Amino acid sequence: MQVEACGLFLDYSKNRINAHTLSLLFTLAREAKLSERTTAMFEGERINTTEQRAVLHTALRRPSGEVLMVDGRNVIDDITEVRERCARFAEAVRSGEWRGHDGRAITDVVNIGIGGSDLGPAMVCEALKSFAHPRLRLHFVSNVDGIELEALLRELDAGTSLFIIASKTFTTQETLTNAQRARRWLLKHSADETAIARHFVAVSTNAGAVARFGIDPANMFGFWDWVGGRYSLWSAIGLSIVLQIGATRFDALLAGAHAMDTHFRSAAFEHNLPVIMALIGIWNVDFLDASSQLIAPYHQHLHRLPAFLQQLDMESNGKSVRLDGSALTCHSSPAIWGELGINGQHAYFQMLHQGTQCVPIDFIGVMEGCASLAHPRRIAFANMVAQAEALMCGKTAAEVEAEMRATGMDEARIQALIPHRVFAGNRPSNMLLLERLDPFTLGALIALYEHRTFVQGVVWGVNSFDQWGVELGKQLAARVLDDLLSPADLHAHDASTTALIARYRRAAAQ
Ligand SMILES: O=P(O)(O)OC[C@H]1O[C@H](O)[C@H](O)[C@@H](O)[C@@H]1O
Repeated sequence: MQVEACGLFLDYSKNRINAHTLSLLFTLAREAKLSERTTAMFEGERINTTEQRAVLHTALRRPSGEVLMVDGRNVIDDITEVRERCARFAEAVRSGEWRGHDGRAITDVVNIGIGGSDLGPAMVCEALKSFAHPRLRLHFVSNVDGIELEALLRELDAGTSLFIIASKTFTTQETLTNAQRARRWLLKHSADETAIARHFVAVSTNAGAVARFGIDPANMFGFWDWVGGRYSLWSAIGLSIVLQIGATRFDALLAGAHAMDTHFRSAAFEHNLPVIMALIGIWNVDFLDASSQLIAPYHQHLHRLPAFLQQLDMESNGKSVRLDGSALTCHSSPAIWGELGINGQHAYFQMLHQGTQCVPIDFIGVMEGCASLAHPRRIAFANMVAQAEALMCGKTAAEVEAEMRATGMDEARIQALIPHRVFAGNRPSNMLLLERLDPFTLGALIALYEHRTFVQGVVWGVNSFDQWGVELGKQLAARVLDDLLSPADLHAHDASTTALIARYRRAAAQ
């Protein structure tokens, strides 16, 4: 139960499966027409049926020169053109040729975005920190409450700061509010409006809204409606990544993802990394009743990976109706959670070892650096492997009893403690090892999880590419905001909400 591809090695032997379980799961994938659905996605069919869109993040990592026709256009040419513009712009900033309004080179890049326009680039920039340009510091601002942005602006020099306003729709309240605030700050610290062109660029599919905001179309990098927000780091949304690691390394990130795409499309299910991980996930959720899935990376630079995977998986497959609108009769996306495994061990791993619920775990480690005896990464690696071993093997009452007896403990205390110190074991986990944390391998890792999510969506029969579930809260937020600002009730709300609005108004009036 091991499989290897694109610099990634997976040991899935610690799951509660055997060869028979696996063969039934592969049959399930065949019955769900996984191969046909995969071809439909890669070839640009409008598989996002509720939004009538193709789903082509995989096209973003195909080599230039290939042909993929969508609506009569070769989208690979469009992709290559934007990718080259991003590369030229990033090179100008990195070399110091692109200068701020007072003639100095850029030192700080601030990506203002949220959701897919934040999590992917932020996670990748963090993961590839070792490859960062020595002069450029990357910052990511998403929260609309102003605290994050104000604190950052106090540190920044307006003459050497570059803002990337990243928003697919360019209508997102949080992003536009922060962008306006940053714009006012820049104008306060510069001579006139012409400074905007030196310090603001936009990444969006909405050219009209970008122009209305006051960003020169020459400073806008576009993408297309067939790139979902949570799948967009490969597009111009990855501009902050190109700035940090340079275009050549960004190309390596794309190449790693493309290698995983090729593996996913060509390997038999029995040797297919995303297919195996997806089917084991379905086994855990729908047959072992696991309602969550822990992501436990053991490399410091992967600490944003769980947050990225939360959006990828939960926004994609957190659905309760199938493509045809009928109700799902099994569970779909589990809750994805986690942070650095080494920190989790000293916090919530207690529950994983002895709690009442089954929580499957993806342990993610990096081999490079572990080989040296003196290196502290060996300690992290040992802990990761040991946790997986402990979770699977557990510890019996007899072992616990013998251990306590050897310390000379009295019999009554031994008997009282046994049930508290027993580990049931049989707790499932995957062990995913990266040869090294470089752009290529990271690209493959992200694409692996994207396809894992896709396969699960196909088996559940849901549309993994819409996100209607985020709309209602946005609509109501606009109404609540109106009501907070007005002295009278403009809209009807339930009693609880009305009381909260009244409480806010009283506080604001003091
Ligand atoms: O890129 P934007 O249009 O600003 O959208 C940012 C994010 O907000 C939305 O609410 C969606 O749920 C996300 O999928 C999206 O990534």
